[in-house]
Amino acid sequence: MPDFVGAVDQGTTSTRFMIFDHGGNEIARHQLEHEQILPRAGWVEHNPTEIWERTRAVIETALNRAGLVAADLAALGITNQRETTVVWNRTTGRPYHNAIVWQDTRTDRIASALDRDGRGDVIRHRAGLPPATYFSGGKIQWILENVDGVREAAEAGEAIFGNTDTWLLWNLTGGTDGGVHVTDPTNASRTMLMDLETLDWDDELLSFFGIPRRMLPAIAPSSHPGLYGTTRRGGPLRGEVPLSGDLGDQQAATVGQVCFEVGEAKNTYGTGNFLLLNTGTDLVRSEHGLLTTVCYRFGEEPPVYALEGSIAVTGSAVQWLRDQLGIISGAAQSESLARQVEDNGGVYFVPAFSGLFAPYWRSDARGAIVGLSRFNNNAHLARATLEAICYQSRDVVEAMRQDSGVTLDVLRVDGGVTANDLCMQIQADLLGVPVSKPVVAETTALGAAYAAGLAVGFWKSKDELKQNWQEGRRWEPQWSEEQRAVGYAGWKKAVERTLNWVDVS
Ligand SMILES: Nc1ncnc2c1ncn2[C@@H]1O[C@H](COP(=O)(O)OP(=O)(O)O)[C@@H](O)[C@H]1O
Ligand SMILES: O=P(O)(O)OC[C@H](O)CO
Repeated sequence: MPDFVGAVDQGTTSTRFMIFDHGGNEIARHQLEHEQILPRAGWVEHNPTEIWERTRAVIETALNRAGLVAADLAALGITNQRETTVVWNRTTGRPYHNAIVWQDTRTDRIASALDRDGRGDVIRHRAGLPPATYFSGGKIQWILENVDGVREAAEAGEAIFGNTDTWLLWNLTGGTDGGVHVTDPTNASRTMLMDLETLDWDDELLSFFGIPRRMLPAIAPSSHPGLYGTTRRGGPLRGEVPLSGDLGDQQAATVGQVCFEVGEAKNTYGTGNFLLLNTGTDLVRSEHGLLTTVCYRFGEEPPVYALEGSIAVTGSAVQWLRDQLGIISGAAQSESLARQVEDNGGVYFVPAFSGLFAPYWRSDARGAIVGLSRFNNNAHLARATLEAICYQSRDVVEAMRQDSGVTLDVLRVDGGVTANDLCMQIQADLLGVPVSKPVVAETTALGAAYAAGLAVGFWKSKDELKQNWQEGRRWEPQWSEEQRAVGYAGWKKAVERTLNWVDVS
């Protein structure tokens, strides 16, 4: 058995390739950003061809850096930004349109129409999702309706859909020369098209969006030795490696954080935030604005489900301070600027740039900075931005407690924003529970590697994976109950001010 496992993490802002050893330690990595294409207000696109080229490049560079070749890898896992929608031609390999990214709100009318005639409730029940611009179904419908020739090609089985996992798997396994068209249930559970109980595409849900079934990939278990094919000799690995794991990135992080027991949860702080609570083989339907989603399905074992609180804008609010306002020159500076003040000075920032996701699901919301007085400055805004990341997470934790009865005794965290020490301290303060970060904080790639490695026997069991998890850092709450209550009441008031801002009817 080779000594290493590789994982591609195709994220919203970048694509990385990482190589891990048996202890889950990082051996090598390379990462490249891709262009964020913003053609109009609310639209966010990526170029799928650029993403495939970046994927090739990061694999080649990381292998070269480590002095490794395909034969050194026991397996390869894929993990990806979820929901982001690619439609391409299976004969030419060319995309019909740029990928429509999960944050894109162009489908707001498609989404709001679903709730006017009862279809929304069917989607809620069967797919576990509230109708929203976030998910793939409406994005596929938009491409079918707005790009010439796609509908006919889709009906003829020529135009095919995938999230970026499927797009990369197809390319890695040969593309137009026999590429496999496949996804896993974690990704499929983000489309509004899959029945959570059967783990199959659902004809009634497909009819809501006018999507031909022939467009859709096969759904294989997230960890499986054979169903995802093998990399091609002519590809970036220059050899054959079993592709044996596929997980949406937030589910991969849950696996990387070894949240295998019911009631275990992790919160990932990246472009957005995604808190997932393992609910086991039980399907828990949320009554408080969370999603029900597939957490993972390993081999022929029954699927494990999760409740998820998805927040659209967290780390990207820090990017906004840098790129749009220019008040910081790098993300890390948000911390030193925020440290210049003791507190938020009365300022709350609700970054509802894509409407509000969990637990509100309000596409009519837009961002607001409230509570300003002449006393306030850039440092208060930086502090309010970090607090917004943490208050949004608190909203989700509250909803999770109401839905599941689970009260967290610790919150496991990962993702780019967790480099911000102040932000993590604020999170512990606002929640009143300790926040804990593992030594290997690249949990997304690690989770995909775990899924791939388990499938081929590189790791023998989930218990073996649990041995690899070690705490690297912990933040203890320091605020009093009263400070917490007053601060949170202010946040709730600020959220109210963002609602009913744009007309989506
Ligand atoms: N020190 C920091 N403080 C605050 N935010 C940070 C810091 N470092 C990175 N970020 C934010 O983290 C995000 C990137 O995290 P990452 O986990 O790589 O995201 P993704 O997987 O969504 O691409 C960016 O939005 C960036 O603004
Ligand atoms: O690529 P990330 O880390 O921003 O994650 C994006 C999520 O999968 C969107 O649902």
